[in-house]
Amino acid sequence: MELKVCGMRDPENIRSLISEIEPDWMGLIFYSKSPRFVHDEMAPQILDLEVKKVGVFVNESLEEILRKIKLFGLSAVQLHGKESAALVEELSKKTKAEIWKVISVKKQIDWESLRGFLPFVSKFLFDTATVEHGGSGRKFDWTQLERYPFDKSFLLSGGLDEASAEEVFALAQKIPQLAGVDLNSKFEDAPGLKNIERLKNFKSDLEQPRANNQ
Ligand SMILES: O=C(O)c1ccccc1N[C@@H]1O[C@H](COP(=O)(O)O)[C@@H](O)[C@H]1O
Repeated sequence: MELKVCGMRDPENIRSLISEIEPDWMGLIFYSKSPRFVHDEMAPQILDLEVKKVGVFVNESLEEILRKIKLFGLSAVQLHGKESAALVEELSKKTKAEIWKVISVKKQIDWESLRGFLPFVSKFLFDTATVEHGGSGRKFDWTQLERYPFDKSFLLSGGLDEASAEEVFALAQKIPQLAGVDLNSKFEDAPGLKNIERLKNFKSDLEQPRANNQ
């Protein structure tokens, strides 16, 4: 399974994450109201890191997303607001970066509302709908994902914690499109500062859930 660790911004913590966890993706939050917001001034320290970077945006303009892709060397963008399929289509014509559309889950997922994004996105990412847009630490009802009707792969997000690995593993046996997980606030000692030991535990539980629980 793919592992994304999001909300990184402390240089030493980033170094530890890359060397000790080797995540597939590292997320940078470009939403100014977030306590994990990454300023442009950090770009020189982040640009050449040996990890694929995902920029997280909330209702941002096309121009600003394209500017950040270049400035931070982003391999993917995660659109975490109410971005339209038209904006996503336009963006897909102007960048080679992967585009991930976040589906914020309230109660019942309206699967048809995802269809317009399908030609333009590499993945969907499911998160819990909240006023903060993301980083809430809250889970939604994951059993809904068992009715996911598309071939497109997706990531699971929203309040995953150390205890979630076994449940995620079981879900992935039922849903082949579940490509990975996104870890954030439940692995923090402070906003933007990840606890590397807790991440290690999760990673090893995800890789060998049964062996660890015997
Ligand atoms: O982390 C944030 O502060 C944030 C702010 C605005 C949009 C997205 C944000 N983070 C994303 O939220 C989800 C879930 O995080 P959590 O596990 O519930 O803390 C994750 O995809 C982050 O990329």
